[in-house]
Amino acid sequence: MSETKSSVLESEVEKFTIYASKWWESKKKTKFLLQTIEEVRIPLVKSGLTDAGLIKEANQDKSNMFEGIKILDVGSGGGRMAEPLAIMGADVTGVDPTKEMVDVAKEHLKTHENLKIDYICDTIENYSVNNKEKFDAVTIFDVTQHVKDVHQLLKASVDCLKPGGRVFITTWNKTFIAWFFLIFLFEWLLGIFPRGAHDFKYFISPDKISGYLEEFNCKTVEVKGFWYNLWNKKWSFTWYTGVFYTMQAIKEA
Ligand SMILES: C[S@@+](CC[C@H](N)C(=O)[O-])C[C@H]1O[C@@H](n2cnc3c(N)ncnc32)[C@H](O)[C@@H]1O
Repeated sequence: MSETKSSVLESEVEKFTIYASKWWESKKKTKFLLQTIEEVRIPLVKSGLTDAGLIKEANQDKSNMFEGIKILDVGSGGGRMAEPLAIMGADVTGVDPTKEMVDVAKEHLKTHENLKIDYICDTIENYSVNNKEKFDAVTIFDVTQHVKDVHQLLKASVDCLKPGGRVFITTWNKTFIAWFFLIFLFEWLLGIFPRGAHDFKYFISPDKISGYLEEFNCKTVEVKGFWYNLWNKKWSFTWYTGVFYTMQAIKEA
């Protein structure tokens, strides 16, 4: 197996090693952030896979509608996203270089029966070189703000995608308002994240990601913001992409 230059920031792996054991803890303070899985990420993937014609017609209203779809979850962490995707029927491969995170994900998987998830402890750059398997979709959820080279991470991720396949991304924009909410408010004032968990230097705009994806033959088809409504306590999509955003792109043939 060859070792490839990677986008991994050792300092981030050290942080995730410390956070790993608490990954599945449902704290009151962070519960609203976990709601993004149900209220933002799953609807995003569902709409993209439906547009791509990958969800079989007979399965459209079924709880296992992702059956037969192969998804690569890049930076799968403790499996918080890989599991719901697999519960919906997908055949998931999760790749993450933080060993403690992968151990937590594997342990948590034991709480389910028959979910099709394969967790691999590696960087996406190594994985893309050493594995020839191609996927229908690649999910990169809250990973780009934790790597030193998004260009490299995206290249490796897209290399694992079939032509016509979809890339789904969620991350945070590089704006003053994103810094204000995510670092000043969430880390320093409210303690929602541990202090120092994020570095503004690695935040990135949707235009930059879109430009990189274009280099790798992927056309961005959607960029949407999402926001938490304090009245109904739910996340919803919005036109405003200045803080949290999702992206969807198609790999052209
Ligand atoms: C904030 S966590 C996100 C975990 C998961 N996607 C979620 O949303 O729950 C970021 C993860 O990206 C992983 N990561 C960092 N660099 C990576 C790389 N080059 N390839 C794959 N994963 C990487 C880290 O180890 C960490 O577990």
